[in-house]
Amino acid sequence: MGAAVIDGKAFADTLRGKVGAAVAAFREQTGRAPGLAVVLVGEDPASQVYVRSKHKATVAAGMESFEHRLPATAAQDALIALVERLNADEAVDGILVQLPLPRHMDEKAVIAAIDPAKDVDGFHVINSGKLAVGEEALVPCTPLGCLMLLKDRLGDLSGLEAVVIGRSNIVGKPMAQLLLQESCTVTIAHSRTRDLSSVVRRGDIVVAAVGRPEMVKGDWLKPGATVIDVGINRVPGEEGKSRLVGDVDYAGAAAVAGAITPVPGGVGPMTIAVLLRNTLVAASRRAGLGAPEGL
Ligand SMILES: NC(=O)C1=CN([C@@H]2O[C@H](COP(=O)(O)OP(=O)(O)OC[C@H]3O[C@@H](n4cnc5c(N)ncnc54)[C@H](OP(=O)(O)O)[C@@H]3O)[C@@H](O)[C@H]2O)C=CC1
Ligand SMILES: Nc1nc(=O)c2c([nH]1)NC[C@@H]1CN(c3ccc(C(=O)N[C@@H](CCC(=O)O)C(=O)O)cc3)C=[N+]21
Repeated sequence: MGAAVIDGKAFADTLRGKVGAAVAAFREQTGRAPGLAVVLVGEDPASQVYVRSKHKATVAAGMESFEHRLPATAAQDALIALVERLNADEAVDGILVQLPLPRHMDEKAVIAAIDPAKDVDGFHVINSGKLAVGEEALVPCTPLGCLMLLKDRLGDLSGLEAVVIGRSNIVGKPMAQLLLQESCTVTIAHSRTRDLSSVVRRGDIVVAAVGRPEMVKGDWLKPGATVIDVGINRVPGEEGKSRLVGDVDYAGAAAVAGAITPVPGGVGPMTIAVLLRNTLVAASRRAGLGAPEGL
């Protein structure tokens, strides 16, 4: 009874502190601050909230933040032209185009336009390819943040059974690649998986990245499993307000799991901390300084 709560918020705060110290060293060495450009197309309220919190975190870490906004009606060519300007801008080390994009735009084409060396989301095929073959890459923030929490909790992951639910290019697939690199035995489940609860029960580690509120139930889990809940779902709460829940039924899972991330306060804050880390890594490589240590 009573899983340990994995405090992603606290881990993320510590990581942000380390990034801040490394940024100060970078500024000493290069005479400039690492720069992150965030591009927001349209006025989606949730996206606006994320972009604002990324901006605040970037400035707090001592980095330069460049925000670019385009109307929802902007042409895809205009967005790609902006990305190309940012590619050429020496003050910009990282480029993040907030997803989802308006329906008339092709996300693949936009991501392909980003210089892979500045692709701090790790979404460009050059970076996903490098991750798949084990070369030094910029790794997607959310799965890398999940891996950091898992290693902090469990130490060596070698030989553990890991079940990743979800196969998106931005969470599920890179998560599976990272766990494979740590020598887990990895299963990827998705909407066509038969008998999902039995598959999930194999997992010493379960990562849920589905986008379905509270879908994963406590009685699906192997007792003692470590559960990472990536889901961010806004559902109706009390008094007409909304509340955030994950893809895991937290109360049910906490009774069976060994450890579990809460929502909010779990994976979400890690995503932003790793974005800052990736921006510093990109800046250090571009400045010819090599990878910063301990991050
Ligand atoms: N905390 C954070 O920082 C972040 C959180 N998120 C959250 O993580 C969740 C997943 O995001 P993302 O990967 O982008 O989502 P996608 O919608 O791109 O992918 C969802 C995946 O879940 C699978 N799936 C859907 N329904 C089921 C089901 N009933 N049973 C099993 N598998 C199912 C889909 O399968 P199929 O491929 O067969 O369709 C798909 O692979 C969302 O809640 C999102 O908000 C995302 C990014 C960052
Ligand atoms: N190019 C791109 N890169 C992204 O990384 C990206 C994106 N597009 N589009 C949207 C998703 C989602 N995402 C989150 C970031 C932080 C929290 C986060 O900090 N969540 C807080 C709660 C925030 C709240 O209260 O709303 C928490 O879980 O504690 C959540 C989700 C990044 N994404």
